[in-house]
Amino acid sequence: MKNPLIELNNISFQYYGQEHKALNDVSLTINKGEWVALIGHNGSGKSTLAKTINGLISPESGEIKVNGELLTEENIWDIRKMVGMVFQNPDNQFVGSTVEDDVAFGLENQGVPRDEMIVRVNNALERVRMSDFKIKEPARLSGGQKQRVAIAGVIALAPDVIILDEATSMLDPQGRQDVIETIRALKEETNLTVISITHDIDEAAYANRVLVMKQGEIIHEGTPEEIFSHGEALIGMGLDIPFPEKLKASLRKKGIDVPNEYLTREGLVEWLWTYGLRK
Ligand SMILES: Nc1ncnc2c1ncn2[C@@H]1O[C@H](COP(=O)(O)OP(=O)(O)OP(=O)(O)O)[C@@H](O)[C@H]1O
Repeated sequence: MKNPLIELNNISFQYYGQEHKALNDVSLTINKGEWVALIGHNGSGKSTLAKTINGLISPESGEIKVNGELLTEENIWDIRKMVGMVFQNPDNQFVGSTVEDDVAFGLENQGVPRDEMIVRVNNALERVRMSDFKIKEPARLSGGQKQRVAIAGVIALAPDVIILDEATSMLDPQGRQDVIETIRALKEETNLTVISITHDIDEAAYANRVLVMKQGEIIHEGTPEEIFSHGEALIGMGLDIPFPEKLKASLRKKGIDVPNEYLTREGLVEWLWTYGLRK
């Protein structure tokens, strides 16, 4: 059943001194528990869209509702509590001298009592599998570990939605995989709503729905399979071509009759396994 968590109605926004609108009449509904990937070239408006959702940017026209509440100047701080954001550079997100201090920071700001704070910090660190690093200095962690701590800091505040703004783009493949896996597990356990802004096809593949932005507008929308089946056109959408699609193109060139629909890595392996049997 549909249960809207975020509703954007006809949002437009133009940065001061810019020729074009960063957002041009964007309307969008995201349901509770949904994972939405936002893709598109640099400058297409993805970050601006994310910033309107948590009130960092106030649109010139249109309305934003989070959990049924219209975002206004009066309730902006309450809305911000519902929307957690994790940014690209893990090094710019640390304020505490130890991992646990860092995760506690937002809770301290909200005046959460000490006993409850300890429980919430411990739970959050456990969820991202960083409990063993509680008293470590954040600077000594790997990029992926740092982002998992940043995620712990966000989920300790119990938001309804987490926005990952290219949160895996500076990480090595293992770090990326760890962060994505952490989010996937969190979503399964807590029915978190996830918005991930990404150029990474593997990250986008986890989404229930992929939105493609171009020049401040949402120009395509579909399941990952539907969007990824665009093949070469994906590059124009700001994504790399997925490995299975590249392999399919090479097989096709060799005269092998590969399926047209999008196949995940596992799907393609399965298809290749059984190819010989079908011949
Ligand atoms: N602070 C700013 N001041 C002026 N113009 C801005 C500012 N931030 C973004 N823009 C412009 O607004 C448009 C949308 O930018 P936005 O950062 O939302 O895109 P994006 O899709 O998130 O790109 P990226 O992947 O590079 O972050 C671009 O034309 C950009 O140059």
